[in-house]
Amino acid sequence: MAIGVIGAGTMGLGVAQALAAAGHQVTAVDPVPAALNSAPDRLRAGLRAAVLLGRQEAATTGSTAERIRFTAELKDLHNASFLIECAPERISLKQDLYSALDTLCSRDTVIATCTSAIPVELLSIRVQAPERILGMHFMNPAYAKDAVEVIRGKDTGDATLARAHHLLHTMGKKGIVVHDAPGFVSNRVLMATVNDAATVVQEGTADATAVDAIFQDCFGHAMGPLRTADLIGLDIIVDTLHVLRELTDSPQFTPCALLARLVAQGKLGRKTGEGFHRYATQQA
Ligand SMILES: NC(=O)c1ccc[n+]([C@@H]2O[C@H](COP(=O)([O-])OP(=O)(O)OC[C@H]3O[C@@H](n4cnc5c(N)ncnc54)[C@H](O)[C@@H]3O)[C@@H](O)[C@H]2O)c1
Repeated sequence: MAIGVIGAGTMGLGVAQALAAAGHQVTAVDPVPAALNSAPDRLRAGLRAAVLLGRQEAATTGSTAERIRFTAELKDLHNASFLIECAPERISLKQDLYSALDTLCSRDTVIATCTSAIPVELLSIRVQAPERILGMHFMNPAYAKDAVEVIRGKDTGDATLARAHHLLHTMGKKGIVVHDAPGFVSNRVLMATVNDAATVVQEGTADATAVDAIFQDCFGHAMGPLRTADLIGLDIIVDTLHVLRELTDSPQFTPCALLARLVAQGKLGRKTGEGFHRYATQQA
């Protein structure tokens, strides 16, 4: 199957890697030169991580990398049968992209958005055949997660949903289907928690280490909310909170001052080596 991935950042690259590891040929598009130029190095780091995590045999990483072609040109996706969109979390940017894809691709092409919080319907209104649009909310790192939140928009067709499930099956992943809403299930709940956890640190009730320890050691979660936020990227957290604030009008989604300050200081989490916590090396 010819698969296109749009945006070769944290998510796009992880999704491309997971697809290629499953044997698919992938064309990954990124119009930003710095992102495009760094993509092969970041892919190699992701493949090393997949081997370390026991998700892939070292001997297969070369052939996985060879299945991914990087390009700056959206038009190179014209004959893809399935697209996974991992562009920045900005409503207007994604809507413009869907208008362009509608002109470029055939009406049979399934387009899945990896958005964190934007309802599928806000994107599918930009295309002529909205039954082929759905959400496939992979989590980071995409190659290491067993399940994907699948969002069925009000116009998403049964055939589209079946094609998405089939693709996930080829990748060894399970789809969990939910209905369309701002933030769906995952980020409606997680973003409010992260914002509250950051507010607790801001107010001096506990530091980030103690907050995460409460969730890990008392509740038994695999990772606390602030370490999770560092893994997602604090810039992505703030973008997602803005989307949720705009679409729900709920003040609980107004990013707290500490989150905004860390982003302004370039402390974006693991990808920059520091966020709520410090990391020994920058991780892909
Ligand atoms: N980071 C996470 O943990 C996570 C998890 C699930 C979903 N998401 C969602 O996935 C999407 C991508 O997030 P990310 O973390 O990979 O962000 P990112 O900033 O790492 O990557 C976005 C990429 O899109 C590229 N880009 C910029 N303008 C573009 C355009 N017009 N068309 C195509 N690409 C463009 C950028 O150069 C960048 O490489 C967002 O919608 C985000 O909310 C993120």
